[in-house]
Amino acid sequence: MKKLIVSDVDVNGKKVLMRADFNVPVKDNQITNDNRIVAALPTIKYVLEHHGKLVLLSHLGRVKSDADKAGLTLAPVAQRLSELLKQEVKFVATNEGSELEDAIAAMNDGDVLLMENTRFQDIDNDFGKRESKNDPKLGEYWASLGDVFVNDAFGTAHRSHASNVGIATAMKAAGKPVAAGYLMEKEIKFLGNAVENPVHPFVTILGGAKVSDKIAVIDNLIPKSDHILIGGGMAYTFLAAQGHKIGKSLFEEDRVEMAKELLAKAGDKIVLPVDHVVAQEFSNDSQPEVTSGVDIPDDAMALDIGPKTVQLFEDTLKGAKTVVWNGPMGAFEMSNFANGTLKVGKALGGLQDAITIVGGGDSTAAAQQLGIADQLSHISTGGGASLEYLEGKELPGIASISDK
Ligand SMILES: Nc1ncnc2c1ncn2[C@@H]1O[C@H](COP(=O)(O)OP(=O)(O)O)[C@@H](O)[C@H]1O
Ligand SMILES: O=C(OP(=O)(O)O)[C@H](O)COP(=O)(O)O
Repeated sequence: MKKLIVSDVDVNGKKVLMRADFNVPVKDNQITNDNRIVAALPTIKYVLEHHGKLVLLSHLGRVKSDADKAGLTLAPVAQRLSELLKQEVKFVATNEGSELEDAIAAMNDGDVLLMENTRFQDIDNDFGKRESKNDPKLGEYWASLGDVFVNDAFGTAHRSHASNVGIATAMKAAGKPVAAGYLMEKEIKFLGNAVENPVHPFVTILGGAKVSDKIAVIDNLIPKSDHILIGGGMAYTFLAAQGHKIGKSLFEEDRVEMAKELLAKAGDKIVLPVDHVVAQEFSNDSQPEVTSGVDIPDDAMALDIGPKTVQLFEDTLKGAKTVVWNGPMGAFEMSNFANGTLKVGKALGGLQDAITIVGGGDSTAAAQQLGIADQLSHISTGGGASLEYLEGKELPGIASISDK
C-alpha cells in the first residue's frame, strides 16, 4: 500500500510535528555518532525550505528513573542539529505544558524547535510509562500542537508508542494528515527490495545487547536464512541453553527456554561462538584473555568473540549473497573488544555481488568507527525495526501513516 509522503502535504505556514529517531549513542552528554541525526536532514530541510514551523520529537535511551534524566537529555542533539543546519534549533527542556506551547506559538515559518526526550514521560506520573505504553491522552496532547504529522523515525517503527502511533491516531481522528518522511520512505524501499526475493545464501548476523528484544525475531528468520550467526551479548543465553558455562557474561535467564526451542528448530543453521575474549570487568583496563574453548570461567565475562569464532563466522559468510547484520559482536566501544566486530564487518565488505545490510544505532556506529561503512550496500537506521521488517511483520509506526 502506498503511504502519504511529506511532499504530498502542504506544510507552508503549518505547524509540522515530526517524529525523528535521534536515539544516538551518547557518552557524558557528548554524541559519539550522529548518523541518525544526519539521516533525518532531508526531511527536516524539506519542511524548512517549504516554510513549515518544524516541531521535532524523539526519544533517547530508556528512561527508568529520575537519575537517568541528566544523561538522556536531548539538549546535545539540538546543538548538533543546529550545527548541521547552520540555523538555531530552539531546545525546550520539557515536552508538555505552557513553556512548550508558548515556544511553539512564538515560532515563525522556517523555524525549528526540539522538545525534550519523549521518554521523560515514562516516569513520574499516574499512568506509568505514558510514552512507551502509548497513553492515548499523551498522543492526543502532542497531536494538538500541530497541523500535520510527519513520521520519519524508522528506527522506532517497531514500537507502538505515544510519540509515533499515538500522535498518528489522534491526528487522523482530527482529520489531519499523517505522512512518512524521506528516511522512512528510503528504508522501506531498500529493505523491501532486498527481502522480496533475496538471493541465497542468505545469512543473518545477530549480536548486541538487547537480548530479550531481539531473540524473538529469530523464530521468523529461521526459514528465511541459510545461516544465523549469533555473537555479541546475544550469544551467551544460547550457550547457557546448551549447558555451557558462561561466567559473568550478559545473560537473560527468562529467555533460556526460548533459546532452547530456537536451537531445536534451527538445527545447524544457528552458529554460535566457539571461543571468546574475556575479562574480569566491563572495562578496557581489564586484562583481555582468549578462552581455549566455549566455556567461560566463573569470574570472567565474554566481551568479544574469539579468533576461532572469527574464522568460523568468516567461513560461513563465504559465498553469501544477502547478509543482514544487527548488533556488534562484542563491546566494540572498547578497543580491546572490537576485533570480532571489525573482522565480521570486513568479511561483509569483501563479499562479491552481495547485498549487505547493517542496521541499528550501535551497529552503524561500529561500522563507521571501524571504517567499513562504505563497503556495505545499505546502512539502516533501524536495528530492531529492520529485523522485524525483514521478518515480514507490519511495523506499527509504518501502519499508522495515512495511505495515499
Ligand atoms: N559481549 C557483550 N557483552 C556486553 N555488551 C555487549 C557485548 N557485545 C556487544 N555488546 C553491546 O551491545 C551494544 C549494542 O547493542 P544493540 O543496541 O542491540 O545494537 P544496535 O543499536 O546496533 O541495534 C553495544 O553497546 C555493545 O557494547
Ligand atoms: O535504537 C533503537 O533500536 P535499535 O537499537 O534496535 O536500533 C530505536 O531507537 C528504538 O529504541 P528502543 O529499543 O529503546 O525502543
